[in-house]
Amino acid sequence: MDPNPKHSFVQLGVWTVVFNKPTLIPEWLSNFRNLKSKFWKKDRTKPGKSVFEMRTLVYLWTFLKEVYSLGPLYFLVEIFMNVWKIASSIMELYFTSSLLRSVTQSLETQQLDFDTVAQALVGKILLLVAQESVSKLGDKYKTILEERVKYHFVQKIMHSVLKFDLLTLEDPEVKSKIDKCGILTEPDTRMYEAFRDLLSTTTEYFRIISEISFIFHMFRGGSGFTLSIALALVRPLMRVLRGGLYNRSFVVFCSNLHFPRMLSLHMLGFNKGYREDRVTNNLGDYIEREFDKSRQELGDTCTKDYSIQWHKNRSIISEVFNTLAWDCTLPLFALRMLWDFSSVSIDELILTQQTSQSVHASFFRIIYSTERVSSNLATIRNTYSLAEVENKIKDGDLPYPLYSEEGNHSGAEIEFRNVSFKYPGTDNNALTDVSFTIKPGQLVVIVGVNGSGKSSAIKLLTRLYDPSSGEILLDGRPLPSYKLHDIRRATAILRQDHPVLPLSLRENVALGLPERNVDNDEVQTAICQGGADKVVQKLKNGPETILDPVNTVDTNFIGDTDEELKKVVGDKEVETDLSGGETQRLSASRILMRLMGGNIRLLAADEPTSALDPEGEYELFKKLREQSGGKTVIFVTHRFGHLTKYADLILCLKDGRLIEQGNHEELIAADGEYKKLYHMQARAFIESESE
Ligand SMILES: Nc1ncnc2c1ncn2[C@@H]1O[C@H](COP(=O)(O)OP(=O)(O)OP(=O)(O)O)[C@@H](O)[C@H]1O
Repeated sequence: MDPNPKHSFVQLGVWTVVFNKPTLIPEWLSNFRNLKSKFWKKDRTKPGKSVFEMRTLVYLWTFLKEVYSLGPLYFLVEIFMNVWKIASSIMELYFTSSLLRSVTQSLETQQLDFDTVAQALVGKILLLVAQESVSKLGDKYKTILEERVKYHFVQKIMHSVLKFDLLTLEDPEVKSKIDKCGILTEPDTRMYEAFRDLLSTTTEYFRIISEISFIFHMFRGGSGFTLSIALALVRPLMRVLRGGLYNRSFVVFCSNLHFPRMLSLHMLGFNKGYREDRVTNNLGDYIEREFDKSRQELGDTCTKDYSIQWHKNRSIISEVFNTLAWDCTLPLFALRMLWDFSSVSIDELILTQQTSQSVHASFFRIIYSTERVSSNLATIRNTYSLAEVENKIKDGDLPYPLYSEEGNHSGAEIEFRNVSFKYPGTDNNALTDVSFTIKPGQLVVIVGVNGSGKSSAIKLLTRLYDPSSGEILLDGRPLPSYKLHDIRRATAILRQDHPVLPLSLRENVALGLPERNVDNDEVQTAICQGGADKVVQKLKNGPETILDPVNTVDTNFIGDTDEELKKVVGDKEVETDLSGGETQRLSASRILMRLMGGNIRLLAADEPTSALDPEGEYELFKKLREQSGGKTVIFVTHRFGHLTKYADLILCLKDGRLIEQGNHEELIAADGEYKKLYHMQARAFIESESE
């Protein structure tokens, strides 16, 4: 990496941390700049000027209203809890200071003022009981609001995200918005935390104002007040000036290449995914040897987490000042005593110590919560702005099919007119100037070597992407003029790499028809047709088996005495490993379910049988052809010998261009690319059969 004059580098063991060189303004204060940027945006029309952005405020207001509507009582309890925090900290200051005063005065005068001491003591104990009770009660209500807010916003984000098309989901800005919502792996409480933090930040500012006013009143504005506040500020100020690692933007990378190599070898040695290769290729010795080599190269260089090393890297002076700052009241009073013995009283010392520590804690809370305000506002903004993101693929107005009684066929007519297509962010065309027409009900086979553009053509048909130029017509009208939902409802697409869904096997098949409840007989028929019945027979719970369950079981077994406990785990959340072929049969069953029940007008199967043996492949294509009944069918496969005989049209692609089209006889007679591919695949087919 080129050294950038604006950057500082710190080497921590194997890690290099890069951050901006410190500026005069501590980085912590940039939190306020960040906060400002949430409300003020640069005015594009007037350089150097900013305009107030209402959007953040509108989102914030909507957010608070929504949280309130989820549980007005719980919302008010949260507000009460925060007001209580302010009141109780003032009461605590009051009772503690009166207890201190009465105790020190009694000690100084050697005369017990029983009433005052007892009153302050009882007050302090009662306050403690009240604090604990309110906090317990608050926790109970808080949990309810937390769960409601969490799932409400998870559902809201789900609603926004699930309507996005592929192109929108691939957009880096949308990706980052979804990432920031933090719900990718599991439901997240980020929105509730944003609410709680915003409330507590407001509370902290009120609390500190109340505390300072109380202390001012207590010291009657004298020098004790100034001293108390100054002492309270020392440590928080140290923290702001020292700037922790997480108070600044930074990039960290491993600059010692032996460490990532060790990690790779470690993964190779222990990761489940490499188990088979490790054993069959005798990789054990190699892994051990190479791991040891990297270990030797690394020597004693520290590989611990960089954030742990960061703290250890601080200078002694900084550490001494920091420790001193924890409690400088006593040393300061000692100094004052050395200077002027009569100016110090024990009463003042204890009071200053006590009040400054209380305010000091409040200053810290303010620092922490202010740090989070802008990120909380960003979370709220992200969540609401996701709902405003428009799909990149524009929806059409026409229903599809336009006329249900259209003609006497149920297949789609497709025309590609000079279609060229480039994937977003790439320079090369995946398809170039492709033109062809598929008549309703035709069986079409697309052939071509790897990367010739076959799958891209299928993706354009369901508008996962739109052509970069040219036009696709469906039943004589431009494809974009139809409603997307209708186009997708009328097409059945079978690919080679459908994943197993983390649902029951039954649902994996029934989801071929997500818009209606299918009965068990229909599912069973689809399972048999797709050849997945053998998979079902293997499973303990039959079609109700969840194939790839979400893991919620956690265990901690110690010693031999836990056999009974181990039985509790039993067969919970057992993952069912399906072979590639079995997975493809499952996907085929889903598509057959779709063909059986839906008003499908186009079936496109894009190499759905790559993991099946030739016989299985032949059977599946036969079933698909039989079930297609008048629908337009497009098959993409490398082993097409048994199919092209039936094909009305064969499209032969090469490097994204359509180089030949016609039926089998015509293309064999043409003696071109198709003939070459046909003989090649036939040879491979015979070879694989004879193996
Ligand atoms: N998501 C993508 N982003 C960028 N480029 C892509 C993407 N998918 C495919 N391509 C590129 O587009 C071209 C056509 O790919 P396509 O998958 O359509 O070919 P194919 O004929 O179906 O290949 P195969 O027989 O291997 O499945 C290739 O050069 C490929 O690298």
